[in-house]
Amino acid sequence: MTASKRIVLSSDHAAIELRQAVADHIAAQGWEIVDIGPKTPESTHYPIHGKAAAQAVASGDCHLGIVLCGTGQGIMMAANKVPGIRCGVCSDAFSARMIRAHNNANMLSIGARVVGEGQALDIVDAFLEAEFEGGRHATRVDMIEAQGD
Ligand SMILES: O=C[C@H](O)[C@H](O)[C@H](O)COP(=O)(O)O
Repeated sequence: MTASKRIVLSSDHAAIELRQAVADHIAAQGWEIVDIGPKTPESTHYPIHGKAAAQAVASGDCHLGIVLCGTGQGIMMAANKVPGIRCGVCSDAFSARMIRAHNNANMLSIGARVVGEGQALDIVDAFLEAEFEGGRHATRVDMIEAQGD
């Protein structure tokens, strides 16, 4: 298994079931899943889980990350505080494809209280199948990174 097929997953309590569905779906595609929990549905705090998943990507341990919470917004905000992380919330497949193709996103966030399972899996597929286009988009992503954290 190459490093490029390794993906970290995390969520808060609001997205435990959808996170499992995502894990099953992408494991079947050959991805190595690093699921860092939480495993039980007790109320927890999304900043903890967003930061932990983002650190797994930023460190190079995982090539990509997918995080989930109720709206996808809070855990995305936490992930984006980690230097080197570009995480976007998506509720549609077009946006999920574009955050990789144009923004070179290395993390995807999904709201389990926003989209159903079928839509979420379409979003995940679009994100994973897309490739960064580089060129003018690389110039712009470099500008984001140059802004610092
Ligand atoms: O952005 C935050 C997420 O949507 C959380 O999943 C949400 O705020 C959790 O709410 P509650 O504690 O009411 O389940």
